[in-house]
Amino acid sequence: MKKGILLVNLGSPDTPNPKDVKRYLGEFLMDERVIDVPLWARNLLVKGIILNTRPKASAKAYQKIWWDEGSPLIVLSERLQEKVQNNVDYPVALAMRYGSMTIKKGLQELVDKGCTEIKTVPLYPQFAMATTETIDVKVDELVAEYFPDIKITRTPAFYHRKDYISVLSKSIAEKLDGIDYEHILFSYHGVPERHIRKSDVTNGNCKMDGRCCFKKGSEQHEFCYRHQCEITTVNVAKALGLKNGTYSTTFQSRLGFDPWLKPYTDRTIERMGKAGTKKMAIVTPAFVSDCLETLEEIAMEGEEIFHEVGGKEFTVIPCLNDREDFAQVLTNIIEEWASKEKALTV
Ligand SMILES: C=CC1=C(C)c2cc3[nH]c(cc4nc(cc5[nH]c(cc1n2)c(C)c5CCC(=O)O)C(CCC(=O)O)=C4C)c(C)c3C=C
Ligand SMILES: [Fe+2]
Ligand SMILES: [Fe+2]
Repeated sequence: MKKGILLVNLGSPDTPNPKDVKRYLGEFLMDERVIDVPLWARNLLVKGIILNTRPKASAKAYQKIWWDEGSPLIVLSERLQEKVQNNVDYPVALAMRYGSMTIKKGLQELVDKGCTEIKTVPLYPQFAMATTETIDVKVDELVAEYFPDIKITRTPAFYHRKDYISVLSKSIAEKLDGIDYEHILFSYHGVPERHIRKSDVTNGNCKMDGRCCFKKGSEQHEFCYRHQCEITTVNVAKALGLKNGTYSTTFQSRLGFDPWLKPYTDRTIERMGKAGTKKMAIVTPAFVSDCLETLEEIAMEGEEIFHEVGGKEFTVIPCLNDREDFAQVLTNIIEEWASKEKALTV
């Protein structure tokens, strides 16, 4: 049995042009785990409305953050892959859930190198139906259809690993060294509340208001995105010794008219600025790689909102990207799996 690793991130359009953005958004938003309504309604919403209105505006936003080498999310994921590859003896491939760098190509690359046992590593610290689950399901479908002899091992969310929390905390401390700030916002990508209810394995325990998310000691949170975001914040705050009231958790990037997880990041920035906060720092732990949602929505739009309401200093903490110590966290996850598998076969 030869082992291989497949890192999987979200994906980006091939170019920031409206045509490519439209194709990418079409694939992304027609995923039943992203816009989770019946097919007829998804067709109407995505093909009938969103794809006729959004691609132009999204393309403009992508053009603002695009690099000479390509999409920041893809370039940064490739750099991370290279660093993980330098740390381990198994082949490490990279794929995207949407767009041209497909999971099928990533699996094929590993199979061509002789791998028969593949660990998939979604590049998401917190579980969500729209991220980790859609990757896991896609991998299962592809394996059943094209690679029936391959053994796949999934990787659960890693938000509560000590090494991850330590690296995330260090990255924040490094950026804020010498910077004066009054409040740190932990802004996570939002999801519709309905997604949380669908992933709730406790028969309606999840109340969406934080009561369930802080209950201790149960497996019930294995699939609760909200809990995993809240706990990421709590653990980092503990590691950094942040005082109560100097940090908070919010959710960004909502789409459509359904209720999404609250509080919303943009409204919180506005409210805090209006209430007199002058110096704010913001970190985005649901994103491993800087991307449209961090470089444009937070670093550009978020800063603009803050300044409009009287805020002065808005410090954006970069994602973990291709930090050597973050590559080491992924290496630890891989090595733990490899040694467990070895013990099982001895
Ligand atoms: C119903 C819509 C969406 C859900 C649910 C959703 C969840 C979700 N997304 C990420 C990570 C990323 N999303 C990104 C972009 C993006 N997301 C949506 C919609 C939903 N996301 C849209 C329409 C877009 C495209 C941009 C736009 O038009 O505004 C990105 C950036 C991609 C890039 O190329 O840079 C990331 C990353 C998570 C983690 C998540 C649930 C937890
Ligand atoms: Fe998204
Ligand atoms: Fe919960």
